[in-house]
Amino acid sequence: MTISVLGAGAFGTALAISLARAGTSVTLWTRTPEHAAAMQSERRNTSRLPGVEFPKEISVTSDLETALSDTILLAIPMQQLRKMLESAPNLDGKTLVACCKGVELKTELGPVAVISACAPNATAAILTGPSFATDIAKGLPTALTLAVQDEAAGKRLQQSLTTPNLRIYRTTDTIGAELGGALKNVIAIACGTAIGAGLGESARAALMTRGYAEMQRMAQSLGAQPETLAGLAGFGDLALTCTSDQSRNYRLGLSLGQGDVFDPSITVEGAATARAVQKRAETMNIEMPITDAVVALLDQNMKIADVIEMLLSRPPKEE
Ligand SMILES: NC(=O)C1=CN([C@@H]2O[C@H](COP(=O)(O)OP(=O)(O)OC[C@H]3O[C@@H](n4cnc5c(N)ncnc54)[C@H](OP(=O)(O)O)[C@@H]3O)[C@@H](O)[C@H]2O)C=CC1
Ligand SMILES: O=C(CO)COP(=O)(O)O
Repeated sequence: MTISVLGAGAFGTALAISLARAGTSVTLWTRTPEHAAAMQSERRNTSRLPGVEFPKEISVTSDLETALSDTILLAIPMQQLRKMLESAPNLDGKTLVACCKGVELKTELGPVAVISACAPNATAAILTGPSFATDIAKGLPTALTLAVQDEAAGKRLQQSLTTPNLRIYRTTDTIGAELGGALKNVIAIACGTAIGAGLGESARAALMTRGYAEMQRMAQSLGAQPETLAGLAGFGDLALTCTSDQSRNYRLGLSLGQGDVFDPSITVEGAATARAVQKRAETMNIEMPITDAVVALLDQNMKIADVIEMLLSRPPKEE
């Protein structure tokens, strides 16, 4: 069996390496011929995931048509997903697995919904949960959630994607899985900001907990199962991303808290997602004060002191 990975960023490359080490033949697609040629000759991805050698089972290409097998992992940033799918040849009958985390700014849709809109005759899935690309590439133990509405398709895919180091749990709740991964990034920006601004570990714990309440509120209003949010896709990834400076979302928050400039070329899914989620929450009349605070800080509409005041002076309520 061959699996295609579209997007040779850190995550796509790490997944390709993990699958290839387990003996699966993998075609790794990148958009530029120069990058494909460099990876093919160096047998590593020096620009995005340096230091890890490709197993022989990986072949690299920049030709999208020849890159497509029946099972395709989409490992490109959320805001680029639609453009990528629209540029792809016929995707009918393929299984398309979103490996990105976010909500599309212009439509307020998650990755599974975007895949279904762009490729209605494909099977749409999402692979998400707590996992740093470098950990997967090193072969460290990792557990992820795979969500596919069709249970039989989910079982087949679970088997194909499981490796000795990558344990995959299955669900049919695609809405919960995609929202867990998207929303935790917003809370990670808030937690990074708190730590960067010197507000302390207690403030971070409060933001994680109340952030989780926000995640549950939005996800359940959109039809997600609370258990999915309590699993790897939600709580698990929240715990990882809000506590590790390996996370780019958390590091953006640290910069905001310290008043530093953050490199805009770094992929930080939570920034656009915070704005999309805020719009969605307003339409649905859902309270998301931490998300509002993150957007206000990103847009430089509020200072940190004002954000703290805004969060602490909300009317007292039951937990
Ligand atoms: N890194 C991690 O630890 C993890 C990442 N993820 C998720 O994976 C997704 C990708 O992140 P990650 O791999 O880290 O990002 P990177 O910044 O490492 O790489 C992004 C990749 O996307 C490609 N890309 C960007 N725009 C397009 C486009 N329009 N068409 C085709 N390819 C495009 C880039 O190509 P080019 O090099 O040519 O610019 C690059 O290969 C994100 O949603 C992230 O949340 C999930 C779990 C862990
Ligand atoms: O999603 C991730 C870990 O599960 C990666 O986090 P960042 O995108 O913040 O680096």
